[in-house]
Amino acid sequence: MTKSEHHHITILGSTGSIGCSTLDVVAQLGGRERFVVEALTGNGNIGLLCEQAKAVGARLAVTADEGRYLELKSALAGTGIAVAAGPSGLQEAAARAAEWVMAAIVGTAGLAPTLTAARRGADIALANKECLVSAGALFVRAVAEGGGRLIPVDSEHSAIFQALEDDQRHALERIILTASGGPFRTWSREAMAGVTAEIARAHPNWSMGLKISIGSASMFNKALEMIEAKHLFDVAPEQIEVIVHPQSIVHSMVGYTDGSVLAQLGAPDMRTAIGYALTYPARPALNVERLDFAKLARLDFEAPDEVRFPALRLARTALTRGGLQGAAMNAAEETAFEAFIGGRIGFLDMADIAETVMERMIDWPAAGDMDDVFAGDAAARRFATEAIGARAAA
Ligand SMILES: NC(=O)C1=CN([C@@H]2O[C@H](COP(=O)(O)OP(=O)(O)OC[C@H]3O[C@@H](n4cnc5c(N)ncnc54)[C@H](OP(=O)(O)O)[C@@H]3O)[C@@H](O)[C@H]2O)C=CC1
Ligand SMILES: CC(=O)[C@@H](O)[C@H](O)COP(=O)(O)O
Ligand SMILES: [Mn+2]
Repeated sequence: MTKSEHHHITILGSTGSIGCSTLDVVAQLGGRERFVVEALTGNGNIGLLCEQAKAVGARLAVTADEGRYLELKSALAGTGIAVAAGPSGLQEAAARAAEWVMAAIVGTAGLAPTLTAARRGADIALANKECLVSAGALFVRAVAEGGGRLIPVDSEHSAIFQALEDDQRHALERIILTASGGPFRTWSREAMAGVTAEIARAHPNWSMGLKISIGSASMFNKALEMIEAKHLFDVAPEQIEVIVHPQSIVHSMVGYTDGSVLAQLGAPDMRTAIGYALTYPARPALNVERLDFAKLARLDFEAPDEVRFPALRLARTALTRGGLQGAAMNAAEETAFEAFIGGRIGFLDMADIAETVMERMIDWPAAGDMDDVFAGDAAARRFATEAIGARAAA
C-alpha cells in the first residue's frame, strides 16, 4: 500500500475500545488522505458513532440497535452518510466493498457480520476472539475460502503472529500466552467471592471494554485466548501454555524446537497490534509509548493457579474434548457475565455456570456448519439461564 493509494476499510464495533484505537491508528497513518471508511458500526453510543462517521467521512453508519435507527438517521441528516440499523444493518456494513475489516464487536454478536465480511474475501483483523472460540475451524475455513487473510489483533495472538515466521512453522514447539493475572492475581477465592463488577473491571495494565476487563479478572479472557490460539495457529492443546506476567509487557512468546523462545514486547497499548494488522506485512510508524527498560527494571513470571482461576481448567477441558465445548463455554460465560454485572450471581458463579453448561453439552458433536454453531450457542445460553435461575432461587 503506497501513501497515495486509497485503502477501503470497515470497522465493526467502532465505538468501543478497539474501535476507537483503530480510528486513532487510521488518523495517525493518514486519515482521509489514505483511507476510505466504507462503514462504521456501534450499538448504544449513537453520539460517538455520529461524531466518528462525520470525522472520517464514513459512507455508512450502523447501529446494531434497531430501536435507535431514527435517532441515528436524524443525527446524520444532511451529511450524505447512509444509515442502517439492526442485524440487517450490520450485514450491510459487512457486505460493503472494504478490503480490510476490523472485527471489534464484543461477544458472539460479532460472529454473523464478521463471517459475511470473511466470505466475500475481506482481510479480517480479528479482535473478536469469540468468532474463533465459537466457530473454530469453520470460521478459519470461511476466511480461507473467501480468499482474505486472517490477521490477529488480540495482543497475545498478534505477538505470536509477529514472532512466528511462516518458514519456521515446522520448528514450532509451543505457544506461551502471557496473562496479567488481572486485579485478583494474588487474591484468595474467599476474597473474590464478594467482589462487584466495579471492582472486577479495574484492570491493572490495560484500558478495555467491560466484558474483556471482567474476563481478565476471572481469567476467562485467557481461557478464550487458549482456544483462539489453537484455531489461529493450528496447534495441539498440549502445545499451548499460559504464564502469568503481571506487567503485560511481554505480549506472548513462541518456543521453537531448538530451545529458542521469541517474544514480542511493547507498552500495553492496542494501537501497536492494530497498526500491524492494518499495514501487514509492513510495520507502520506509530506514536505510541516506547519501552524504557531501565525504568521497567524487571519483568516477572509466575505459574497460573487453575484452582483460584478455574476458567483455565475449563479451557483445557474444552480443547481436549472438542465438539461444541468452545461454543458452550463462550456462550455460557457471556450469559453468566450479564448476570454478574446485573448483580444476579457472584463473581465465582461465572465459572460454575460455564462448567455446568459444558457438562450438559458434553455429547454435542462438533459443528458441521454455521447453523450448528448458532444452535449450540443458543442452547448454551438457555442452559446457562436455567443454571443462573436455579442459583438465584437457592
Ligand atoms: N479492548 C481491548 O483492548 C481488547 C479487546 N479485544 C476483543 O475485541 C472485542 C471488542 O472489545 P472492546 O473494544 O473492549 O469492547 P467494547 O465494549 O469497548 O466495544 C464493543 C463494541 O461492540 C458494540 N456492540 C456492543 N453490543 C453489540 C451488539 N449486540 N451488536 C453489535 N455491536 C455491539 C459496541 O457498541 P456501543 O459502544 O455503541 O454500545 C462497541 O462498538 C471483544 O471481542 C474483545 O474480547 C481483544 C483484545 C484487546
Ligand atoms: C489487550 C489484550 O489483548 C487483552 O486480552 C489483555 O491482554 C488482557 O489481559 P489479561 O487477560 O492477560 O489480563
Ligand atoms: Mn488478549
